[in-house]
Amino acid sequence: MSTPEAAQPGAGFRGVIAVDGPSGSGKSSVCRAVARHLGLRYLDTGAMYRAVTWAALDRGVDLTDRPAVAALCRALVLDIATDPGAPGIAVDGVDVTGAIRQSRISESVSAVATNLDVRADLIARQQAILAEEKGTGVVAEGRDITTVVAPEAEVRLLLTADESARIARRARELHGTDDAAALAATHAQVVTRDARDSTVVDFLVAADGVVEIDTSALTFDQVVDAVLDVVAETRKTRADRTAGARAR
Ligand SMILES: Nc1ncnc2c1ncn2[C@@H]1O[C@H](COP(=O)(O)OP(=O)(O)OP(=O)(O)O)[C@@H](O)[C@H]1O
Ligand SMILES: Nc1ccn([C@H]2C[C@H](O)[C@@H](COP(=O)(O)O)O2)c(=O)n1
Repeated sequence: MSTPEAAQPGAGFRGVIAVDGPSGSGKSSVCRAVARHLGLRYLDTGAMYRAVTWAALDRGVDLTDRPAVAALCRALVLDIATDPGAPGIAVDGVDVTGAIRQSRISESVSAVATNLDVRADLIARQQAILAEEKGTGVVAEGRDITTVVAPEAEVRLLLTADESARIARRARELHGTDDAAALAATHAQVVTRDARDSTVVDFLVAADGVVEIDTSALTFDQVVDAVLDVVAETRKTRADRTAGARAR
């Protein structure tokens, strides 16, 4: 898509676009693209849970020791970049952007994401980042953005996709193929992680006022366009409301 920013549906949006959804639904890739198209910032909240997991493993903190992991989390300096063209994260000055994508982190991160004291700390940090970035406009994605982190966001979306579509996408990403062996190797990573994560947050059912986009049968570009259309529609509804209020 090479439409100039000003001509995009949704161009000129300011505020928060909140996006949730299960693993492999396309949140990260779609949100980065939407942010780039609209000239907005991008917040990957999953990267923050991954960074805390990296730090706990690096320092030998037992992930089942919830108070210890929460204490570690509270003490960490997390620097997360919100440029959609160059997302990155550092823990106490160490760049962990690549390290947090390792499978050892993906396999362990749910133990950290289901620690409610860690969640309280990271949610507060995420809300502070959104408060700073919303003047420019920001797309934030995760599991609890529409419901907990930014329930007042101007645009709230749930990206979903059939389990089989999500597993196939992840298999192609990790193994370059979605043959039977790759699907089998990927299954647990998607399904087990979602099952664990959904014990503390609901990212499978759209909350009131949240627009659901089922991406199962859509190409990547179609999903990006669908999100941009929702943003444009929201802007139009708000503008109409403001005009109506002025006329009264
Ligand atoms: N509509 C689509 N059709 C096909 N592939 C897609 C689509 N959307 C995203 N993808 C691809 O699927 C893979 C998973 O997407 P992505 O990482 O954005 O998902 P996610 O929801 O952020 O997952 P997680 O929460 O586990 O990080 C990526 O390789 C991405 O390029
Ligand atoms: N707002 C969020 C964001 C992420 N998580 C959990 C879910 C995952 O297990 C983990 C990493 O997320 P990913 O990078 O795969 O999107 O963090 C969460 O609970 N809440």
